[in-house]
Amino acid sequence: MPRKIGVIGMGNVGTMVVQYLLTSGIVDDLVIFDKNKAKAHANALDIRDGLPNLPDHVNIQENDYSALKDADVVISTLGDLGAELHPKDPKRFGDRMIEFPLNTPEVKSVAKHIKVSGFHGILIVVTNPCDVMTYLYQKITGLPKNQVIGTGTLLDSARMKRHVSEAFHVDPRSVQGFTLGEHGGSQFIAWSTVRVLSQPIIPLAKKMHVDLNSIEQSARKESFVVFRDKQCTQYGIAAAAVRLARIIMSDARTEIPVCNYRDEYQTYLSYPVIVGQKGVVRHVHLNLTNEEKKKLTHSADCIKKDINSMN
Ligand SMILES: NC(=O)c1ccc[n+]([C@@H]2O[C@H](COP(=O)([O-])OP(=O)(O)OC[C@H]3O[C@@H](n4cnc5c(N)ncnc54)[C@H](O)[C@@H]3O)[C@@H](O)[C@H]2O)c1
Repeated sequence: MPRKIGVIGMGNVGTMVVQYLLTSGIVDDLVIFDKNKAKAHANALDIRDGLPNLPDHVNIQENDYSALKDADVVISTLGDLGAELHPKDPKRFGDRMIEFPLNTPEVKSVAKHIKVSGFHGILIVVTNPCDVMTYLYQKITGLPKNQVIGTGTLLDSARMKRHVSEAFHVDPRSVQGFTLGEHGGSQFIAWSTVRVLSQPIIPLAKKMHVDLNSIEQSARKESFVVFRDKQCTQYGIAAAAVRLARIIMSDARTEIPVCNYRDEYQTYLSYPVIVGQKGVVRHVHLNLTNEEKKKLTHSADCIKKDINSMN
């Protein structure tokens, strides 16, 4: 069976996701979508122009929802970044909640098409606000909750790992641990989960005079620097989305912090889970501190408030 992936939205993020997929060797059939039909077509032509010089052949289709019937994975990268770049109130520059009222009708419409197509694979949601849009996709497609996953704090956890790696002079892949909660303002680094140099980071940071608060602040601030100075973020999020797709396609059963439905919080939020071909295949339990538990409850409340404001 050819391995099939759909990517919805050919903007900064969607095109970068496509680029990584084309060189990943994990896909045979790629279906791309954009509501701007000319843009979708132009991207399909441009991708085909790349194929003669790429190691793997990939079949390209465009804007055909019926093709998703037998897709393994669909990745939603639709959005309206222009609204974040040019807000009416300049103080709201880069505020992902600006996209909330704009992306809601788009996601509702796309989710209906996905449902009608008979798609029964795993849906990965990048579209912001990520937690709310993940909830909305699941509600409208009617797919089981474990089959609808947001990238959530996978990107934020990567940012944390990079900053920790720079402070301790190690490869970021040698840092373990998680940023939890909302992909938004109430997210937090659960320092009790972070390990580096094979040790829990809190005592190690004390010993080595590394300031964890300033690491957390820099990790937050720098995402806005990227957005301000290049008017989008794309490499980091595309790497996160394609890693998640790869885990699913290869049934890797990897522990990964993504936006998933947690019964105890009655909402989608980011918390590590085991992901495989069927989506979330197992929940895990972290031994968080009381302070971290409070932060996670607060983050869940923020997400639920946004979801309720939509109903
Ligand atoms: N979750 C994360 O960590 C994360 C990180 C970066 C960006 N994002 C989000 O990803 C989304 C995409 O970002 P971007 O920079 O690529 O935006 P962009 O504005 O460059 O591109 C969005 C594309 O989606 C298309 N689109 C909109 N509605 C559509 C629909 N109904 N069907 C098909 N296509 C549709 C637009 O025509 C556009 O080409 C945004 O919501 C952004 O906030 C999320």
